[in-house]
Amino acid sequence: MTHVAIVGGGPGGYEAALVAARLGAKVTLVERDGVGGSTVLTDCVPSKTLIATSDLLTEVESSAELGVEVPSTVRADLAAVNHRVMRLAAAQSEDIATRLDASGVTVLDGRARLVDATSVEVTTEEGTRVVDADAVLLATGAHPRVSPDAQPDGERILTWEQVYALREIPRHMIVVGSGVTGAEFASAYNGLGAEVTLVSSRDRVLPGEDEDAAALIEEVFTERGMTVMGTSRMAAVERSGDGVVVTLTDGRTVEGSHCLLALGSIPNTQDMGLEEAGVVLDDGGFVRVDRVSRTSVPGVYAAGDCTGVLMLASVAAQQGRIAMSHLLGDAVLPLDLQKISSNIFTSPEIATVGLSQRQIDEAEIHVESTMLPLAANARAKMQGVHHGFVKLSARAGGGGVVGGVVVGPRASELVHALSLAVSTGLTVDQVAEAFTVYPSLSGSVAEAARRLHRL
Ligand SMILES: Cc1cc2nc3c(=O)[nH]c(=O)nc-3n(C[C@H](O)[C@H](O)[C@H](O)COP(=O)(O)OP(=O)(O)OC[C@H]3O[C@@H](n4cnc5c(N)ncnc54)[C@H](O)[C@@H]3O)c2cc1C
Ligand SMILES: NC(=O)c1ccc[n+]([C@@H]2O[C@H](COP(=O)([O-])OP(=O)(O)OC[C@H]3O[C@@H](n4cnc5c(N)ncnc54)[C@H](O)[C@@H]3O)[C@@H](O)[C@H]2O)c1
Repeated sequence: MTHVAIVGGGPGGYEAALVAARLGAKVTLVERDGVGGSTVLTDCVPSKTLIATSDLLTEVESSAELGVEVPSTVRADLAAVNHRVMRLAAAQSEDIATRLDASGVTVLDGRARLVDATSVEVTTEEGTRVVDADAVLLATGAHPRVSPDAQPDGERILTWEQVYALREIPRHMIVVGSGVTGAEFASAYNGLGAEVTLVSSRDRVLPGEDEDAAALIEEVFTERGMTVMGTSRMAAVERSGDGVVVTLTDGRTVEGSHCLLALGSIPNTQDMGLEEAGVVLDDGGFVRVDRVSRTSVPGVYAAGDCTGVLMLASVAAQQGRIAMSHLLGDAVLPLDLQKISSNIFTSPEIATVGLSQRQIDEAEIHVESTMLPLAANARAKMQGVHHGFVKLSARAGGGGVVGGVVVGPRASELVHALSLAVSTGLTVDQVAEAFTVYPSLSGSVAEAARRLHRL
């Protein structure tokens, strides 16, 4: 029986463990903080739970337009919200532990180091021992980047892992970094009623994302009272009395009650014996992998954020599953980054699938695109939805759908139709012909497809 040792219990690790066990392998998974990993304990699950409350408040605030009288005292009790956040995260971790246990996976609570291609050294409370295996999967994730001049103290200067200790809505939250993490938290605290300043080092928020979506969300942020500071790079963050002062590289300062650092992530690949064992890392410290998750050392695989391929829980899980299928001789489809869907949980949400405009331009393929504002959609009008659009890209001449962007409420759900189209190669006509409910926001997906119909 093949024995696989997995380091890290996030989606990259635990999904791989479940697949490997199903395929008949003996599996030992080593996790230092709790199964579910950062995804469940500090990143994805907690942030989306917080955002669920923020979204509800945002909806309530705009309900006057729909004829609802709302008392002026509707507010979130952040202590209760964060208690729920942590309870849900712990429950999710326990669910995963139960599934691993039921699948026969051995979970060791400890820290692992790679010794060589077939063994890992595990340090637990009981001591240190070596686990011998036939293959190893590294799924160690990443941790928040901080700066020497902006040290988190867990009270006022915070990483995204520390915000759930807050008991009261911050008076003025300064979010530094306008990538996906920064934009999501800025949107969440704005919805929860905090004054929010978003410090963006680039000339626009969400620099890596669809330009039209980023422009729209910046407009919404500003409309909702957020201060968005473009081309503003943080140099230092300091405590000052009951608050914080953020100093920018051009000397300007911003004062607030709290500061959230959303400066990106650093892979957990240091002090793990990787380079000594011959595992090649790139300049950023990420493990180099191919499309079936192999590293430079035969028998050593890697999945998830430690590879830096695309930092998404869904991608981590897929890389982990692919690694185990490859190792254990099951059919393998290499990772296809051209079909991935993802969602930014701002209000409104931004969901994307398939090729981005930049990828289309770089690949020099002949693609036609159309963008349809949701404001013209009957259901959107009924629901008081003013911001959003559906963008569809397809091969020229009414060909296969290659990409899409949906901005709107629950875009994460709406985008699935486009994801099916991209992954199965549906043409615009096939998308247009599928019935949609009237009235529905998904009607705009079909309408966008109709606009790309060619005789
Ligand atoms: C705020 C935030 C929100 C996010 N929201 C989303 C979202 O909505 N959707 C989405 O798809 N993605 C989201 N992401 C990205 C997602 O969280 C990551 O892509 C995902 O966590 C990667 O999973 P992983 O298995 O690679 O690593 P992780 O989930 O980080 O798990 C790695 C585990 O390895 C353990 N570990 C590390 N080193 C060792 C060692 N030496 N020994 C033992 N154990 C070790 C760590 O303790 C950790 O538990 C979000 C990220 C952030 C920061
Ligand atoms: N909903 C989701 O799926 C979700 C949510 C959060 C994160 N993620 C994933 O995690 C990954 C990382 O995203 P992220 O936003 O944490 O990191 P990021 O690296 O994408 O963004 C960090 C931003 O901080 C800026 N920055 C760095 N130093 C700065 C400074 N001194 N002053 C001002 N700005 C500064 C950078 O220019 C960058 O724009 C992404 O791949 C993302 O997709 C996904």
